[in-house]
Amino acid sequence: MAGSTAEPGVLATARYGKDKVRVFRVVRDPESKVHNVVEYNVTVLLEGAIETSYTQANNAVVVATDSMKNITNYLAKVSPYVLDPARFALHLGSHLLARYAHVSATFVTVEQLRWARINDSSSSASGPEAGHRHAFWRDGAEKRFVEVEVARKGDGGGAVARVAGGLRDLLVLKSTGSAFENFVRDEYTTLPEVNDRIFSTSVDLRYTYGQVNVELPSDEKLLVFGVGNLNGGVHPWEDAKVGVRSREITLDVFAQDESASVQATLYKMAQRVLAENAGVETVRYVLPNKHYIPVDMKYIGVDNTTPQRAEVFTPVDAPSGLISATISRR
Ligand SMILES: O=c1[nH]c(=O)c2[nH]c(=O)[nH]c2[nH]1
Repeated sequence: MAGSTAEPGVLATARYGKDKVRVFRVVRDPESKVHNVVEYNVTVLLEGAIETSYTQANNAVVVATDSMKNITNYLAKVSPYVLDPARFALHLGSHLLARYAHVSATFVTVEQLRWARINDSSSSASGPEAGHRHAFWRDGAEKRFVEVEVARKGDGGGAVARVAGGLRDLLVLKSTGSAFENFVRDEYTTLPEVNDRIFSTSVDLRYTYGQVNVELPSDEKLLVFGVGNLNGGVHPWEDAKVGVRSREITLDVFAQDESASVQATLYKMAQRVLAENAGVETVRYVLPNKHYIPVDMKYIGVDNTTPQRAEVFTPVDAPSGLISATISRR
């Protein structure tokens, strides 16, 4: 329902929900005594027939954001998919659609923090099996994320989901193998050309898949649902594999590339993510160029600025370059 025609504006879009729902879940295997844990920051947003909550103060159409937080915790308790962020996000998004008829689309982001197993010094196993059964350490500030958009189909049967995944805050640095030369030189240029420099960035990667059909949960506790009829995209169930592969590719290209610029290295990373992940449609990187400036020691007769002699650097928080691009499959 539109607002009063006496008002100068109309509600063009509306979406609301809960941000930063922090959830930790432990899954215990009673036989092996092995625990699996996940820690998620969840964002859950809704769209639908909610206009009057804005235009007429009608809260009868409002599922409280507090209830959305409760549903997130409830599904973290009962969902069989909780250990997999993509499945969990799809379950949460489709659960809300199934439960609330006036909701037309849900937007769920699950950001996963890194808990890795501590090695178990009392175990004779080696490799991944050597991990402690219930002790973990925070393996860096990097986060993996999954974004799921589930939209009800017009014909009343089921929904369609779009899935995107990625990682952020993956901090990397290389101490050579990076140059920056032949850029525009004019009256504003003070930056010297260098054939050797430090390259450091905090990787923000997001990739998208094709659309999938979703059967909405139908049993009384809304626990079981299906995803099928893939339209040629990566099955969201594969997200973990794509996540691992794209992280490995990012690190490998970063390390191996003789970088001419952040832009050129970014492009190579994205091409390889597309080449090695058949169902990925688009790849976006956002790469801040975290500058390390050689300290000028000429005042004391020491050369620390010609690239091969630069050994002491000042890490600079701000400003940083900010290089981004989206590469779509041809
Ligand atoms: O790789 C780079 N790209 C730039 O666009 C740029 N600009 C700059 O000052 N240094 C760099 N480095």
